[in-house]
Amino acid sequence: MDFEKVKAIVSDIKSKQPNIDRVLFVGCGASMADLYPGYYFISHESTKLLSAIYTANEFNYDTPKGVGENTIVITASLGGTTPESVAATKKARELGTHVVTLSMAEDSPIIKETEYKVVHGFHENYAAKTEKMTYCLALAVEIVQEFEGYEFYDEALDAFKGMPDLIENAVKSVGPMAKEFGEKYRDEKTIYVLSSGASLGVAYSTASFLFMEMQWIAAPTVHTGEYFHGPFELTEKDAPYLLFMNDGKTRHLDARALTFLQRFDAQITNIDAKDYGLNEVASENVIDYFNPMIHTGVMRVFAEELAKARKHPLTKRRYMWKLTY
Ligand SMILES: O=P(O)(O)OC[C@H]1O[C@](O)(CO)[C@@H](O)[C@@H]1O
Repeated sequence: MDFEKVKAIVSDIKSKQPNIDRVLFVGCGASMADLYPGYYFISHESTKLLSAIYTANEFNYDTPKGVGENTIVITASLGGTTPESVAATKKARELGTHVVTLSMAEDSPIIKETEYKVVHGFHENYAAKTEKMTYCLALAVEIVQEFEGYEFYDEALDAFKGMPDLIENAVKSVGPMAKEFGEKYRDEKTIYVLSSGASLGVAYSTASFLFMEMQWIAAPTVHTGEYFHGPFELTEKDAPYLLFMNDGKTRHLDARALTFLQRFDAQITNIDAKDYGLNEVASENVIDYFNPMIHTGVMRVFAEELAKARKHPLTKRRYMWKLTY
């Protein structure tokens, strides 16, 4: 990741508008989910900036009041062509906001509409698959640092540096576990996906895109804090769950759900950030925000093994790219 680029963008925005009062995150599908860590960071670390996340067409059709020259809008689209996200980027600029766009595709329609482009990797390796969300978090960290100061800025920078190797080392070690996951869950019709904190977006992304879109397996997303307020009624022996356990402040919520699941002998796969040494690269002051990257990198291997076990490639679709909708 090119952090100098992130700094240059935020500094340029500040030179044009020193009174930013909100940062909005807009995208569709997995790209919206990848924006979640940035949104979560600002909503927890800023005392001044309002932060919100929208699926693009909600931003387009029910645009929040107060969006204008004091707003930064961060949009994202992996391929850069999703019409709703392209339209949101255009709309955000028409409203006079400062628009930064993350995309893998340099000359894509979304990049043509934006003011500040960030072109990220994806296919190179597993760490690259987390680059979009990492850039989004980096923008959020830099925005808070520039506009009000962030106490743990240097610790965050150290964590950014350590993440790519941590992810690549983690994925090398998970092969057998991922294979076991694929074999165990291959015939499931439903998999419940749980997490909390900054990784809630990873749970949503895994459930909605890796499982529902790419494997056609029903997959409710459940916040581990909310699990006890309804969803736990479905817990029973061998019911299939996937937990993304965080290392950080919300670990207590995840552990509480895990204990209850174990009590009823549910079938649980726990992708625990602690098992991959996240705390070796991220200090306790910033660790919460880096869980999504390790969870995403590791989950990709699990999804690949599930696809293999089910003989259902991750690229297979019934409707997407085939029908007009
Ligand atoms: O990130 P992009 O290119 O805008 O693509 C969004 C599309 O990709 C997915 O995130 C994953 O296929 C879909 O959910 C969504 O429709």
